[in-house]
Amino acid sequence: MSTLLRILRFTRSLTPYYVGIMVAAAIITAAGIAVPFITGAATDVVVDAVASVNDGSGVPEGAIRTVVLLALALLAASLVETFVSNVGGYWGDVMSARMRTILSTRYFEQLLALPQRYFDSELSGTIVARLNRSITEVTNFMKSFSNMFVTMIMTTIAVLTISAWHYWPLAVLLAIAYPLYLWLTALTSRKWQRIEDAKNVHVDEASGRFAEVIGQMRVVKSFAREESELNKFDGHFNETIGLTSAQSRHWHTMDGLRRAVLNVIFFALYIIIFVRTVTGFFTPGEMVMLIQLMAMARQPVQNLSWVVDMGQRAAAGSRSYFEVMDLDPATASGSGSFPIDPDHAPAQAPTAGPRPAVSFKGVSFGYDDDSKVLEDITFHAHRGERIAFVGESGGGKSTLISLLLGFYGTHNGNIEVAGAGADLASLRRGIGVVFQDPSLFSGTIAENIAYGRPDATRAQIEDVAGRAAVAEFVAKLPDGYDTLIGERGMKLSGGQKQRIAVARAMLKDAPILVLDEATSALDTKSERLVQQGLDDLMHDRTSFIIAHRLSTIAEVDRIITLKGGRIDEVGSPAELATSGGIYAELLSLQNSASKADRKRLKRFDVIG
Ligand SMILES: Nc1ncnc2c1ncn2[C@@H]1O[C@H](COP(=O)(O)OP(=O)(O)OP(=O)(O)O)[C@@H](O)[C@H]1O
Repeated sequence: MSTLLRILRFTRSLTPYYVGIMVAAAIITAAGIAVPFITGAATDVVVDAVASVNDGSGVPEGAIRTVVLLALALLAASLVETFVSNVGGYWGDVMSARMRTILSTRYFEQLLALPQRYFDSELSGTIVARLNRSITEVTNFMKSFSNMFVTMIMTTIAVLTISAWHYWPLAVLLAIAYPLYLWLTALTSRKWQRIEDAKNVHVDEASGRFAEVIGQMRVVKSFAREESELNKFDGHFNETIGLTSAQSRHWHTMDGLRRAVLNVIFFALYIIIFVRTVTGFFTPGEMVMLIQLMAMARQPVQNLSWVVDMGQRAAAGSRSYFEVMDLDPATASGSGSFPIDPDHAPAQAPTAGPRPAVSFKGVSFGYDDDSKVLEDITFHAHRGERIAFVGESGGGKSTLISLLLGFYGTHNGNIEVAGAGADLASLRRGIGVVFQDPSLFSGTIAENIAYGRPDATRAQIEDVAGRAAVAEFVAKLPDGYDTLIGERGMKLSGGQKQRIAVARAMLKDAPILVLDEATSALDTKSERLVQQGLDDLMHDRTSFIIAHRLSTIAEVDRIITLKGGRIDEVGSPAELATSGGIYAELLSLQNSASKADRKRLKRFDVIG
């Protein structure tokens, strides 16, 4: 319940809608309560008239006029109910659409603020499924709740007051029925909720896997894993059948019990009304009115279980919603420090000579607390310098780049990036990256190239496309730069995607450039073309390069080799070529035809 109240606080801007819907519900209740009074009054007039006609005195004067007026009153009550319930329904629809917008947007905003570490351990499909489920259940509940709740409360109060006025034992019995029913419903709730949570885990896991499989259909098909993926998916949903059956059995057993109790209470109420009418205490009209009131009293009690059912789902939904919303982006990223701008940092000892563009100072890092991927990394990159990292596959080269981009906090030491600004967003604005995986978006080629600079002109886009050898293949496409490339660029070859990723980094025009296997998917001819563009781009920019081609590495100013998570050597290609270290070894292996040597080269993701 408290999480639902949080939803109300969270969507405070919708208060006019809540109030409007409640006022509408109050009017609908009043119109509903008027009906038993009108029919009760009409019954008395009719009973008197029938008695008068039967004893030969004829139709009493004004009786017909009165019953016609009462019938018109019934019409008026129904028209008011029809009109106001539609207005309320309209407000409810708009309110729930607005609520969905607020909740979804805030959720997305929160996800965008969460650190990489959060996404490392969550399946994207699970995140989407959780968002959909929780928001649908919360909005559905809020819509029905605002419509139902006021009606229920008002009807209950009205029925209690009216029955107490006519005969207090009726009110006492009703006053027992409500809390008893609520208590029995609450008894059901805890177990129901536990099972619902367990079901959601299965649905979320199945949806997570589902999204992954759809996104990587080629892999699934090529490994002929359709059946096992289907079985896994089916397995999760089958689990929910068993859980639903237990949940539903529990719910319906308890519901049967609740209703049986309610039936006994209403039996007592009807007995009282009938006997009191027969003994002349109530007129027939009062009896009709009271029976209708009792029927009206019964509905809120029964609706209570429906409200509780929906409320439980919504409570579960809002809990998983707030589980994500309550994550503090700063603490969710784990302990550790992120790159800082020395100009924004607290006073430091002056450095001799020009300030480096990027400094790693004693940096250690591991993805979890007990294993280190990088240890005591210290180096300084000067403005305009090209630095290549060389090391075994899995040796931590990409991790180093992730630390530079502030995706993870370092465990020890710190990273300084001159001109990085005061926050991570401005740090990242200053770094152009081409990742190992080009990671494009659905949309057009032009939109993808301009992803980092949406205001770029077509001429600017075409300029970088020319330099990154994108123009070459775009010329052959009927829609040119407006060609839609499918989800994650599915309709393009690996090399074409990579060239677009290079163009995207070029257009960003950032002072620091990171190339993480930027040309690994290109054939030699395309690589040569793109490399020319990259050489231009690296001119005057501090560049970090992870390359698989030794000829590319040979062009850099300095090479840093990594071994066992530590820096092994630092030097120019010429220096390291003769130092006897990793780079020298790779150079000597590149021309070897032996299988063992090729294998060793492969461990470094290097080709000659
Ligand atoms: N998000 C992650 N969560 C946990 N461990 C990770 C994560 N990313 C990488 N690792 C681990 O960290 C280590 C270093 O990986 P990294 O990607 O930095 O290596 P690399 O030198 O770039 O390798 P390659 O040349 O194959 O790309 C590996 O052991 C890898 O399994």
